[in-house]
Amino acid sequence: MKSNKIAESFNLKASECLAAGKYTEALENYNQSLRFAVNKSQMLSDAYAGRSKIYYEVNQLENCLKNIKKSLQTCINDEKCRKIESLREKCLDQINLSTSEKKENVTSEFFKLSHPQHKRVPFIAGCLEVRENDVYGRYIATTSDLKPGDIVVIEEPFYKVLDPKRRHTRCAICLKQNMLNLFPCVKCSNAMFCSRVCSESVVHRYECNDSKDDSFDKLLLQRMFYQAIEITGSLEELQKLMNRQTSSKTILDFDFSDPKNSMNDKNRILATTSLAEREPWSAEAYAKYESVTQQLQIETEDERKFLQNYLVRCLKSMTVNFFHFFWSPTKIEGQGLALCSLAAYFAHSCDPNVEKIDVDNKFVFITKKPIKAGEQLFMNYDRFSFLTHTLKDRQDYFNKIYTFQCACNACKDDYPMLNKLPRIDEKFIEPETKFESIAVAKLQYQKNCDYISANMDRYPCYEICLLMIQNYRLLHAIGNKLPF
Ligand SMILES: C[S@@+](CC[C@H](N)C(=O)[O-])C[C@H]1O[C@@H](n2cnc3c(N)ncnc32)[C@H](O)[C@@H]1O
Repeated sequence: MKSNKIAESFNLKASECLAAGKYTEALENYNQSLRFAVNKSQMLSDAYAGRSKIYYEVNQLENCLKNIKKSLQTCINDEKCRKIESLREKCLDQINLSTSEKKENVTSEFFKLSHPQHKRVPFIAGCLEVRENDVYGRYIATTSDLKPGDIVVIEEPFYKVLDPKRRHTRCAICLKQNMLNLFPCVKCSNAMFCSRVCSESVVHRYECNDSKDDSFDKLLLQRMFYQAIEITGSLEELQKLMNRQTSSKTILDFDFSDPKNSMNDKNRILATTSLAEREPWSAEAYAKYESVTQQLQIETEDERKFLQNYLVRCLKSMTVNFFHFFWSPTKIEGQGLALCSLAAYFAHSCDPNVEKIDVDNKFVFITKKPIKAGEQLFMNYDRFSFLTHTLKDRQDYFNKIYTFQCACNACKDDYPMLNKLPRIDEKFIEPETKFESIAVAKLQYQKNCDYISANMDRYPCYEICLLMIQNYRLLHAIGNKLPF
């Protein structure tokens, strides 16, 4: 529910943070304030004014002007209006003076596919294939040799929702960070948007409410359903689309090479509905579908049945295929929940050869070790690796949650945890943990990859595992750097 009282308390915190030079915290609090401020109120104007001050401090002058404009739209206090206008003057003066070069866009320069893209699915390397066997079901393999540090998949999950606790930090629709530009939904306090397109999405019209008790996974189920309705146009059209699919197809069976093809989104729906399914973990989970679809008018018994089957299918698929977003390497809890069409085919290993790094609203899959042509690619599910969990804990977990007996090398040979691993290199120097710039961090990352390649015949060993841990942190730092 919108509340200027709540907005004001965030505004006060934000001003303190701004005064102390804590810009990220100030920004989070101004965004919280925007989220709760009553539409067209002075409070809304104050929050935009606060954000414009941060922009001014970090020399993002165009964004400063955008926030000033928003602030003036609802400002009714003369004194405050004068202050904002004076900031605008200062900002315009700076723009006239400024000749600073544009900064390198570190993230998009660095996170690019390392191999020619797939002919039909441009966000993955062309050397990847989905294969199938009795042990893993469908899985991902490579037809070319890969080296540590190769980027093989950059997938924006098709369905994704934000942890309700992070609503002031990212766009509710696309999950892009864009924190300095977020603006609130005018009706509810549950969503902020990064662009007009996202704010006008049909999905949000169904989701727009001030409900506080929705669980994270229910939100994803709801998104899976309403996004499919938005794409097809109606329940009837969704039903027709589902009836059109004759056999189960993976994403690689469709052609996404033309980004303007109007079938792309419909094909993504079809590709995600053919993912593996499992019973949800609790019987109560089924009760969720009843409230998920309550916004929709059901006309016939046939529609009701279709709806029920469709949601049960979504729930079963979500149960086994969902991923969390982790924008920080140290956070224990996921900050977003998502379903992918391709990445869902990665099998688990407690000693994986691929790392998942979350960069803005995409999952980037990067090889950690050399992988030979013909070999399978493995990621790590739910952060259960041999470095952090005992063999028994891992086996119990995967038996219970995914019903498979993990047979990776670390499980077969019971690899020791990090500090008990053999050491191979007396001259090894523990890697630095602080970096003065992204450029230096990138150099360290490359050095680590070279060391891993050169010493892989001695794996598993302490040195390589330590460098892999450092690489994970470095990739996060490079990928998720805040603008200041
Ligand atoms: C996210 S899905 C992966 C794709 C799935 N194999 C398919 O055919 O669609 C997870 C499921 O894959 C299988 N799987 C993943 N890793 C495995 C492993 N290490 N050993 C055995 N089965 C595994 C299990 O059936 C698990 O529930």
